[in-house]
Amino acid sequence: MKIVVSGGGTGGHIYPALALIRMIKMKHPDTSFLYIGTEMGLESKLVVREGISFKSINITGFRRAVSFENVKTIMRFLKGVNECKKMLKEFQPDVVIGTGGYVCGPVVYAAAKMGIPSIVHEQNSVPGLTNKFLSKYVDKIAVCFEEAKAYFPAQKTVLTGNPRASEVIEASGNGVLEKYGFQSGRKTVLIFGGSRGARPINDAVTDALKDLANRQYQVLYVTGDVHYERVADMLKTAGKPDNVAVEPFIHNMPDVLAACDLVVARAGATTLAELTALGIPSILIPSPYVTNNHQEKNARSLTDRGAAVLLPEKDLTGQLLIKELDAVLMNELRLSKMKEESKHLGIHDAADRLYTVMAELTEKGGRSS
Ligand SMILES: CC(=O)N[C@H]1[C@@H](OP(=O)(O)OP(=O)(O)OC[C@H]2O[C@@H](n3ccc(=O)[nH]c3=O)[C@H](O)[C@@H]2O)O[C@H](CO)[C@@H](O)[C@@H]1O
Repeated sequence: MKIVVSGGGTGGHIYPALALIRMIKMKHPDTSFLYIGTEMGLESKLVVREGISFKSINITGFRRAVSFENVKTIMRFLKGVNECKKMLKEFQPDVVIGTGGYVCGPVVYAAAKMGIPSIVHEQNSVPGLTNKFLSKYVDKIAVCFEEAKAYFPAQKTVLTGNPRASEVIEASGNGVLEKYGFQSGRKTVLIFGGSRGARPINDAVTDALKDLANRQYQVLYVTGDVHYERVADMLKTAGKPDNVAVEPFIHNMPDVLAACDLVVARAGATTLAELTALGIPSILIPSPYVTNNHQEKNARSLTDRGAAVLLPEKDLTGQLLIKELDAVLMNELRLSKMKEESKHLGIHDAADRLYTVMAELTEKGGRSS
């Protein structure tokens, strides 16, 4: 099979695409891929790193407020559709899948208009603008939360889960912690703010550093690439406790996650799919800056079931963070209950389910009834 994949901007849209590609390459080695993204998005780094054939188009996202920029975006969209049609004509894919982010707009729209079977994969509980637009044209919409079904036409929507879940369950945490100078057997918490880091989380952690020094647990703290220098400078003067390791970005996140007892994070959908696949308890600080406050809705699907604790950003301070960390990590019973609830929510065979949707579509030659 020949597959075009598109998804971009942030890790939350790219890692599910990469996980799907890796799984298909392993189980169906005769499949070939073309990934279409933008040069500006994280995908130009992450996809090329994987040795996947990558082409780019120039496209920007819509602004919700009325703006002249939106006129330019429409022009770029139309130009992008033409460029994509050429790429698709040349590559001749059997199916095209978009995993979110505005780059998918022209790619998946062009495919649908050319009669090539097309799918969008929506990771969030509330869909983004691009996927809502594309849902009118595609053959199938794959979702990760039951709640998301309500936003799409029922006859073409299917619950598959997030392929990243299938990938992380294969991971092994063996020997990972030692690389950060940590002791195995000691409780470990991972703190990160989504794929790009989050300044309010960084501020709270740096504020808490001094008090973290006398805790029984160890902390792997990921700042996000763009915030690293500022944090590292601060640490030069303030000092860093021995039980805390600081990194700009983690490239082997599945292995790291598998070694951790608790995660503090934003509530991006792909992060949540990873946590529930591995059954990891979490303290979630949803970003209030996202469309329709969708991260809080993502988070609620875990906190309502006792798999996670919600910590609103407006309340976040170093002191409160430590208080919540202590409350979970120092209570074995609570930790194991959260673990159990988290595991219940994971969809482990997401990548297979998504592949089945693709295979069925190509067998049918496209249009679903
Ligand atoms: C600000 C914004 O619009 N965020 C959106 C974006 O978030 P974002 O890109 O942060 O997405 P997620 O939290 O869903 O996923 C982050 C991904 O990056 C990985 N990771 C993170 C840090 C690191 O050092 N290494 C690493 O590999 C995580 O393991 C995960 O696979 O896409 C998500 C999925 O559509 C949405 O739910 C989020 O609301």
